[in-house]
Order: sequence, then C-alpha cells, then structure tokens
Amino acid sequence: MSRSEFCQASRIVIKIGSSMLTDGGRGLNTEAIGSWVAQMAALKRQGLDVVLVASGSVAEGMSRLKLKSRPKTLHELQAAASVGQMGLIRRFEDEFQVHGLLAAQVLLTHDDLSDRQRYLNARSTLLTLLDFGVVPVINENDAVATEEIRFGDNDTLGALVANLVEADLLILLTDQTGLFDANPSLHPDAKLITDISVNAELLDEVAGDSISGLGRGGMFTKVRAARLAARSGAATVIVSGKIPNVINSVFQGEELGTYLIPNIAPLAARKQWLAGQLQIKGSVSLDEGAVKILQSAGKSLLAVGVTSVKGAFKRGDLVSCLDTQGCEIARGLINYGAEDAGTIAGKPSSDFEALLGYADEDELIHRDNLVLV
Ligand SMILES: Nc1ncnc2c1ncn2[C@@H]1O[C@H](COP(=O)(O)OP(=O)(O)O)[C@@H](O)[C@H]1O
Ligand SMILES: N[C@@H](CCC(=O)OP(=O)(O)O)C(=O)O
Repeated sequence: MSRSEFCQASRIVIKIGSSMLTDGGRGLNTEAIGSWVAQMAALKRQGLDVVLVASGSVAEGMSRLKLKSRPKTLHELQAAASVGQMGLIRRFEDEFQVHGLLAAQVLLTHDDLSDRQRYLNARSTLLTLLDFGVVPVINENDAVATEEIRFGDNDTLGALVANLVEADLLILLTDQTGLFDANPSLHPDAKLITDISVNAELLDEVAGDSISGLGRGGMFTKVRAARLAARSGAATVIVSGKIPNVINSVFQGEELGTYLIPNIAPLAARKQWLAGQLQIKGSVSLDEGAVKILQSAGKSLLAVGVTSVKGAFKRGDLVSCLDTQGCEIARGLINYGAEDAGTIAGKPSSDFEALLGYADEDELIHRDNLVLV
C-alpha cells in the first residue's frame, strides 16, 4: 500500500502515547485531546471505523497524585493508573460528545488476548461497538496487570487491536516527528526515516528506548508493533501528535512521520493471534534439517528434529523454536510438556509410546499452531 492509498482505509486504529496525552507529564493536554477527537470525528463522518488506544493513565495519575517521578513499585503504578484512567476516560467521553459520538472504555490485559476464547470475545465486543458507531477507547487494565500478564506498552496493545479488528491503518502519535536514524533526544543531528519496509534490519539498529520517564516503550516497541500489525496487513505510521491536523493529513497521504510499509505476507487469523503472544514458556533447539523444513516447507515440527529442550512449559504452552545458532525462527503451541518433550527429543514418533507410556500427537508442534518469526 502506498501513502496515497491510505484514504481508502475503512478502519483505523489511532494510538496516542503518554507523552502526548499528558503534555510531557503536566496533566492532561485538553486542547490537544480536543483537536485529535475533532479529527477522529471527521473520519467517523466520512464513514470510517475508528478505534482509539490511549495511554497516559499512569502519567495523569502521577499528576493528580502530585508524584514527581514515575512510581517504581507495581502497586503504586497500579494505584496511579486507577486515578489517572478516570481523568482520561472522562475527557474523551466529553470530547466525543461534543461531536455527537459515544465512546466506550475497554480495558484489556495480555491474559485476555492470550486465551483464544477471550481473544475472540474481545474481538466480538469491539466489532459490535463499531457496528453501533461507538469509538472504543482502549487502554491496558493497569490496575490489575501484573508483570506476567501485562503488555507493558500500548504500542503492542495498539498492534494487537489492529489485528483484532483487521484495521487497514495504525497511526502511532508520539512526541517525535517520527523514527530517526538515532534517538533525536540524544543525537540532535539524527535524520528522519520517511518510508521503510517493516522488515528492514536497520530498524532494529536505530529504534531505541523511551527516555522521557512517561512513556514505556520508546521506538523499539513501535517497530515491534508495526511488525505485528503488518501480519494482518495493516500499515503503520509513526508521527508527531503535535502537527496540526495530523490524523487527517496522514489519512490524505501527506508525507509525514515514518511509514513502516507492511510488505510481508499477511497471516491467517489464528496465526496472527499466535504471533501476538508475548509469554513464551520455553524453547526447543532444532537441528539444521528441522530448521529447513520449518522455514521452507511450512511443515509441522517433529520431535526427531529437536536436539534439546529448555524451560518448564506444559502441553499447550507457547515455546520458541531456535536454530543451531540459538536464534528464534518460529514459535508455536507445543503438544508435550517439558519433561516429556525432553524424553522424546531426537526420537521418531513411533518410539513415543515405549518412551512415555502413552502417545498423543505425532507432531511436537502442529503446523496450524506454528508461526515463523
Ligand atoms: N530512533 C529513534 N527515533 C525517534 N525517537 C526515538 C528513537 N529511539 C528512541 N527514541 C525515543 O522514543 C521516544 C518516544 O517513545 P515513548 O516515550 O514511549 O513515547 P509514547 O508515550 O508516545 O509511546 C522519543 O521521545 C525518543 O526519546
Ligand atoms: N497503560 C499505561 C502505560 C502505557 C504506556 O506508557 O505506553 P506509551 O506511552 O504508549 O509508551 C498508561 O496508560 O499509563
């Protein structure tokens, strides 16, 4: 998709980062929020579906609680987020109302999306809200999100939402003009990257962390988000939320920010869900033959191609498949727990019963449950 085709999008996910929403930590930026909402309302009037992913609950909570720096402990973060989320949602509801639009609060944890059934439930709810003409306003459910079940940054959440609702375009509004060839906060002479393939290796070299103390992910998570979004065919633009009329300008194809071109083959819905899983419970190392078969033939992983097993995973957990250099080449849901997988590693499936006293599936990971990375 070229930038000039963005105006053909019918569904857009817009993610606004903490740094933008809270005016660099000085409380909610009501003027800017009013302007973004007016632009989203204009898209709605043109018949588009709009989903908003809004960060800033922690930053707004810090401001309301008069905390000078981002809390370090999880319970303080959760408390700050609970206070701040009230302000965020109230502001958005009021602003959308000005344009005769209803907003809906949707709070998710990674746990909600890692369970296939709950993932499908979340999808139905969002699609129903869009059918009703409502703008879902999504954030992580920070008040209950512990380390194990959290996304941590809203870029990833935005991408998974783009997968869920099959959006055409994901716009990440942030405090920088876009993605630079080095962090411009540290290197003032850094140059803006305008258009780049989402798969370009350069992205891994240049995308750094957030240093503001307000946002979480920095550009690292924005690049990862663009790659996840591309798996359902969505195009991603990273752009400054400070540019007047930015959302509409991007939609009209103006060359603003960084466009991460989704030139990878989209995955089937179930594989998108698999690719979006963040909690990896272990790994299996493969021999060269198995690596080749997975990468070129799209086949299932058999135990005979596994050289070693790491981690304390159970049957059905997500594990990484590593090549002979230890690099992840695929991930999937494994049919045997760690101990049994260790016992059958390197063995043909005809030996499973003798080795384990039972035999479930012939495949260690079935190809339907496997995604290349
Ligand atoms: N290559 C880069 N180009 C631009 N910004 C970068 C880069 N690497 C790291 N960053 C940092 O990422 C920050 C934006 O991410 P973040 O603070 O998480 O914002 P948000 O709250 O919008 O998600 C920038 O302010 C900058 O410090
Ligand atoms: N969900 C939390 C944290 C998310 C976060 O910081 O994201 P971002 O600003 O997009 O890097 C919040 O609303 O404060």
